[in-house]
Amino acid sequence: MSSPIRTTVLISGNGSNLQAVIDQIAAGNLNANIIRVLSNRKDAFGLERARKANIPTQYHNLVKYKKQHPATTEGVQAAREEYDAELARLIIADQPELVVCLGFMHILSPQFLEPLEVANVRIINLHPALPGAFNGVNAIERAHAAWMEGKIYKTGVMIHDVISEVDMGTPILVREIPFQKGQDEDLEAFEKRVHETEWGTVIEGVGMVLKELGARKLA
Ligand SMILES: Nc1nc2c(c(=O)[nH]1)N[C@@H](CN(C=O)c1ccc(C(=O)N[C@@H](CCC(=O)O)C(=O)O)cc1)CN2
Ligand SMILES: NCC(=O)N[C@@H]1O[C@H](COP(=O)([O-])[O-])[C@@H](O)[C@H]1O
Repeated sequence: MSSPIRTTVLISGNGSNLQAVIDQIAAGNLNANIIRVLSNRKDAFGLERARKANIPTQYHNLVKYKKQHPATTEGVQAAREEYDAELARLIIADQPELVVCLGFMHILSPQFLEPLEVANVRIINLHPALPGAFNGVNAIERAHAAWMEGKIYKTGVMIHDVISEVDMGTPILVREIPFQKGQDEDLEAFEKRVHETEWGTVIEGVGMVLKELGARKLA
């Protein structure tokens, strides 16, 4: 087995998927070393989870960059590009082999993606929908609403490669979630089912990528 894969995790919220990965690393089931957890939200509980696990954390927020530019379309674009370029520098400085987005609620621009590609850093993401369905935010709520309207009978979660087009990168692992036929399932109960499916999918999907990167190191 190769040395543990240096991994940076990007979050914005609770960090339950981060916790699932931390726990599996501690149990010796994932060959990774989380070198940093970075959040774009200061109050993300996932930062507390990382601190408890003695993992270095960082807070990197877009507001500081927006304040340095006019509140115009061009100004916001410039702020996002500067933010993303600095995010790339911060991450590359740690020399990761893998970046995992686990609820990171920020669309990454080429100013981030290109430097990481040059540095040969793989980027993957967890998304709570099936490939091509409900891209973007609030996917769980949107899927539940579509089911209530009789438009869909299943949804799912996936781990996918990150490309510029949001949630359209190559799927690595997809887990379908059927809706209970003829049974009303409120959003809260459905969300619980989705999150429970996510935890297992993250562990298996990240494990697949870690094995791939490990094999490449040994080749
Ligand atoms: N270029 C890419 N960036 C990101 C991807 C991706 O596949 N390509 N995956 C996401 C995670 N994500 C869905 O899985 C996602 C996160 C956030 C958004 C979004 O619209 N963000 C808004 C802000 C929303 C908010 O603050 O609540 C924004 O960035 O303006 C869409 C999809 C990680 N990034
Ligand atoms: N588009 C990205 C997206 O919606 N990601 C979602 O954010 C949540 C993070 O939960 P967590 O902070 O408890 O891991 C998860 O449900 C994940 O699928």
